[in-house]
Amino acid sequence: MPSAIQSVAVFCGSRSGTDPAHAEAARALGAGLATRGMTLVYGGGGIGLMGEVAKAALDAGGRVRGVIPEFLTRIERPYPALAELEITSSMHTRKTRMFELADAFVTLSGGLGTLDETVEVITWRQLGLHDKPIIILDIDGWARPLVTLFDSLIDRGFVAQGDRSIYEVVPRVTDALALLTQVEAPAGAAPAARL
Ligand SMILES: Nc1ncnc2c1ncn2[C@@H]1O[C@H](COP(=O)(O)O)[C@@H](O)[C@H]1O
Repeated sequence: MPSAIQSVAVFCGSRSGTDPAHAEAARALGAGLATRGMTLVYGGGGIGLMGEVAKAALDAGGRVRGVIPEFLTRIERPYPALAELEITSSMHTRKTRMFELADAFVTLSGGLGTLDETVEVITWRQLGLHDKPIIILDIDGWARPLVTLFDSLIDRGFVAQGDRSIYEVVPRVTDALALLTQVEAPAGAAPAARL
C-alpha cells in the first residue's frame, strides 16, 4: 500500500561551493523536511552542504539519520549533535543502507560523490529495482550540465525516451518540498541483496 513519504535521503556536497545559494538551499531543505515531519537520511558528515542540511534539520527539531563508512569518519567528521549515526564497513554498504532507509531521494548541489549517488539511484530505478521518487534541485544552474547530458543520451538513443520521467528537476527547495508532500512512497523496493 502506498503511503506518505516519511524519510528522504539527501545527496549533497562535502563542500559548500562558491555561491552561498547552495548553503542557503541546504538549510532551507533541512528545515523544510523537519517541519514536515520527514526524517533526513544523509551521509553523516559535518562538513560542507552535508553539515548545513543536517544542522538545519536538527535545529528545526527533525529526525536525522547519518550513514558513514568508518574510513570517512576522520575526513567528513560526523555532525557532532547527531544522535543517530550508523557506521558502515564500506562505501557500498553506506549507499545500500541510505537506499534502504529512504522513501525518496533529493539531490542538492555537490561534487563527484553527489553525482555518483544520484546516477546510481537513477540507474537502479531504470533497472526496476525500486520506484522511489528522485528529485534533482537545480540551484544556481548546478544541475543544468547534468540534465543536458541525460537529454543528450536520450537523443542519441542510449537511454529510452521514457526514462526521462525517472527523475524530476526543480529550481527551488519549496518545489522539492511540495513534490515530496504530493507523491506517495512506493510499497516496496528491491532487497539489498539485489543492489
Ligand atoms: N563514489 C562514491 N559513491 C558514493 N558516494 C561517494 C562517492 N565518492 C564520494 N562520495 C560521497 O558523497 C558525498 C558527497 O561527495 P562530494 O564529492 O562532495 O559531492 C560524500 O559523503 C562522499 O563521501
